[in-house]
Amino acid sequence: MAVAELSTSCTKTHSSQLSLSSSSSSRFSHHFRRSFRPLPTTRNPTISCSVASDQVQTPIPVQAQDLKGKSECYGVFCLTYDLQAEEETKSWKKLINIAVSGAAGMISNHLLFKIASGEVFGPNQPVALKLLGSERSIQALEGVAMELEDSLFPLLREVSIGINPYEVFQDAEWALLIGAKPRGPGMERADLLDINGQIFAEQGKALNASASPNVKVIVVGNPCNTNALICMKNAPKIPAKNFHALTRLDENRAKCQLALKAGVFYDQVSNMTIWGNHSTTQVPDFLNARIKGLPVKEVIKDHKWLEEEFTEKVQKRGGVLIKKWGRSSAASTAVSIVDAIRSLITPTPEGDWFSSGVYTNGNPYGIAEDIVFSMPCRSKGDGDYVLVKDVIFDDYLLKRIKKSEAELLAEKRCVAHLTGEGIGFCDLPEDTMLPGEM
Ligand SMILES: NC(=O)C1=CN([C@@H]2O[C@H](COP(=O)(O)OP(=O)(O)OC[C@H]3O[C@@H](n4cnc5c(N)ncnc54)[C@H](OP(=O)(O)O)[C@@H]3O)[C@@H](O)[C@H]2O)C=CC1
Ligand SMILES: O=C([O-])CC(=O)C(=O)O
Repeated sequence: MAVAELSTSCTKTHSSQLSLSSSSSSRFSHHFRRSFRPLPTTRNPTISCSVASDQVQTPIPVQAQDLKGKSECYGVFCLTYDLQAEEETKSWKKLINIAVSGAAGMISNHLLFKIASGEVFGPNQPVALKLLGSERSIQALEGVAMELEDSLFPLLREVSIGINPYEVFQDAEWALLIGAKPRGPGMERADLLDINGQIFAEQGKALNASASPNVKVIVVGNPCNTNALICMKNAPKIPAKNFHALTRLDENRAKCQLALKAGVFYDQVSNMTIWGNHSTTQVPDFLNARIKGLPVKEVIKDHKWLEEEFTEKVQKRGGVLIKKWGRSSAASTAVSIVDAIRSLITPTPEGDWFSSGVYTNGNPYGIAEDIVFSMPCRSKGDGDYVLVKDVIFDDYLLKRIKKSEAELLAEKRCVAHLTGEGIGFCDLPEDTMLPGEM
């Protein structure tokens, strides 16, 4: 249903007089109304509308200067109105709140439109997008919100934008943390860990204070494993299991390379684990992966290629792409975020698994505890996961896993000041790269 098709009558009230609660999801489930967030200041009157006449009231759009520390509904998403009769009969689920940081960045520019279209959470799942930007990006964020308005997505029921994570993360059930400072020329990995770590410490605190207690958090901004650890440590109320570092792009890249070498379409490659850090120490596991249900080593006999070329290709794929494109992977990263979410909300196919950077406590592989490490996971589709037990190791795999583990342990020591575990001390084994760096 296009918003413009509605005939609407509106009344203006001041936000202090509104009886609507800030929990839009409960409102939504009761009334099947287009929901809205009341403007939290009395500067602008809030407009509430219901379908009654042929008048349409123009909502007051949020202006950049209004957004100091506030998260506010944007433009048409400030309207509320009754759904048309045929919409009310739809079996839509309860609205879910999805917070996205770095929302004006390149990855988000692909991701937000996929979420709003229903491609991620399904055709019966209305969504509210809560977009986090900064003073630097607020104009661009308004541009993003305008494009979302103009897309007329029926499932997109709310959009709010803001620069204060405590406001933006309010009641979030998913937090997709994409915003981070890119590593510039001459910048040490240690500096990046500190600068971005501070962003994720702050966002962890904000999630702890404001988000839904069972919020699922996917950290994309690099260095994503250690950022996820920092975020988790600053959010003690949220279960540690709910934090993920995105390694799904690496899994997808590895599947593509194996398919290419074996001469099969990539849907024939399964059981692909990425172990470890989203860096050039990551380990794409060709020992446990399968092609057409067979062990990779039975299909690809060139084991030297697997150990040397394949592994390095996956580890450095992002960097090769940057050289071609002049910027890092954005569309394929957005696709992999969609894959990562869908893997948690749909049951994993029998016998298969997916990779995610998750908290190591209690892992069955002997990997050091208290880090975020990419490992093989399965889900029942309830947002949760279990680690896969039946994987095998050989000396090659173990040696590589140890290297990535050592790197993550060193990164953890480096950010001790951000996890509440003392003074940060950086003795990184070598200045390893993000996949996008060469
Ligand atoms: N895990 C993975 O597989 C992958 C991870 N990445 C990582 O995702 C992140 C985002 O990538 P992408 O969307 O392409 O990047 P962009 O540069 O397009 O956007 C990044 C956003 O980060 C925010 N940001 C936060 N702090 C700073 C800062 N100090 N300086 C500059 N920008 C800052 C900016 O938004 P604002 O001003 O609103 O805060 C900016 O819009 C990067 O860290 C990248 O390395 C990329 C590809 C794959
Ligand atoms: O280094 C980057 O920003 C890009 C990245 O993570 C990747 O391509 O895997």
